[in-house]
Amino acid sequence: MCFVISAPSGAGKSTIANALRASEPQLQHSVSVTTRQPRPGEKDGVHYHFRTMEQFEYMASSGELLEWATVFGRGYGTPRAPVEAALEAGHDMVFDIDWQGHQQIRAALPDDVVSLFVLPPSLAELERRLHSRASDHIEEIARRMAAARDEISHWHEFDHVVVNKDLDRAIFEARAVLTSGRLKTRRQTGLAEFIATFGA
Ligand SMILES: Nc1ncnc2c1ncn2[C@@H]1O[C@H](COP(=O)(O)OP(=O)(O)OP(=O)(O)O)[C@@H](O)[C@H]1O
Ligand SMILES: Nc1nc2c(ncn2[C@@H]2O[C@H](COP(=O)(O)O)[C@@H](O)[C@H]2O)c(=O)[nH]1
Repeated sequence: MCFVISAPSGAGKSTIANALRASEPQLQHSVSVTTRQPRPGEKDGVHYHFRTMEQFEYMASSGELLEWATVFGRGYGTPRAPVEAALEAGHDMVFDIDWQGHQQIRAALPDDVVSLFVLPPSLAELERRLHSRASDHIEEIARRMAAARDEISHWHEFDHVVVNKDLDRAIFEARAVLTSGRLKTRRQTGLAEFIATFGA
């Protein structure tokens, strides 16, 4: 199953995705490719695969990316091979990507996606979080805030919506969505054999 979490930048999707991964290490995460510069402390291959625009465009045009999009003027995308390998091995994956990536993953893997859109409690709180994260310059924060309303306008494309006011509650709700996705009847492998033991 692909658990896709999207949100306007700063609403908390990475924090929520990381909390889910911390509580269950078998939940796999795909390291995205980006053309943006690393932030202090970010490592290539861990936080992102940092690539030039030429490298990114080659990956996109040669089909190496499952999805890709231009976000805040930079390229971001999900490498295809690790996702296909993880799904083939029966693992669930969590993606924290934008709404364009969600549309593309849903189109590519229509039976495998459960999606969640994370809203901030307000635009003022969104801006406060972007400043308090202290990872982007003022101009970059302004660019992200300018895009926030448009990003939020895609909320209805998602299976589930959570308002991230209290972080613990938002993580609890995101985990509930993940659990409910896993419990879908058609996703439970071996269920028919188990039912057969009842003679029903
Ligand atoms: N419920 C919350 N209350 C207060 N602060 C929060 C809450 N959730 C997340 N934060 C903080 O807000 C900041 C932005 O969170 P995060 O980086 O997870 O956002 P994001 O949606 O992944 O952003 P981006 O798309 O830019 O990666 C972080 O500093 C995080 O610790
Ligand atoms: N379509 C995709 N969007 C992605 C991916 N990885 C991240 N993102 C989006 O980029 C913004 C900014 O991320 P940041 O790390 O620079 O703060 C983030 O809000 C996501 O929406 C991806 O692989 N594909």
